[in-house]
Amino acid sequence: MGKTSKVVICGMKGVGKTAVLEQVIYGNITSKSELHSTIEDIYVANIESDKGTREKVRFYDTAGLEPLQTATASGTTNQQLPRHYLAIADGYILVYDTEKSESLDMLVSLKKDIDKNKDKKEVTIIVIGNKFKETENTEFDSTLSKATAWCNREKLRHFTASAMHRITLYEPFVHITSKLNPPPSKSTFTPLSMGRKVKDQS
Ligand SMILES: Nc1nc2c(ncn2[C@@H]2O[C@H](COP(=O)(O)OP(=O)(O)OP(=O)(O)O)[C@@H](O)[C@H]2O)c(=O)[nH]1
Repeated sequence: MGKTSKVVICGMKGVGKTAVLEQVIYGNITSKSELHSTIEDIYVANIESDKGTREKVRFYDTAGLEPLQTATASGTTNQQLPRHYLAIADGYILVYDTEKSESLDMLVSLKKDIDKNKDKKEVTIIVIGNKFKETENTEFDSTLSKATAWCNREKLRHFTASAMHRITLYEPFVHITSKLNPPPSKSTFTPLSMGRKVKDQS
């Protein structure tokens, strides 16, 4: 049996994490879909990598994080990714809403938390800007350009997508699947050839 990669999908509350996952896996999300806040859900999908191999990925849809001010005011505590995800994740999909700059700020601290806790483990992180509205909007533009600049600095792949358009989600999901399942590297081992012992003639 092949390996199953574990990918944690996280970000601020209500940015569309569940919609993104449901859409890419089942294609059943429309603008009329009413989704409830997630506590935790697990999805298992077979995704074709860019090398054409089918790879099994287990996605952990996490409870949305609350911005610090809201969390303090409401007395809730989920401002941090629960610790057990840090131990199991091979990869992360960080989602923000391109209309909400605070959802991007939350990813900045989330990424620091992941880096601090990943120990020596290699993890693949990608960022998806979920474009809630189709309309042009200056706040959206500035959040998006802040996000791409941050991703460049952090060497993270950034994707702009929409949970309402399944086709826009394929690229990020194929990308992370391919990164987590690189083709086996060619061996540098040179087979021993049968050699003849050359007698020293001198
Ligand atoms: N119009 C529009 N609505 C969206 C989009 N993405 C999500 N929604 C809606 O926004 C609401 C919240 O989406 P969810 O996918 O539940 O968000 P979430 O990040 O999983 O939320 P939590 O589990 O509370 O953290 C749902 O009613 C979705 O249908 C989008 O791209 N466009």
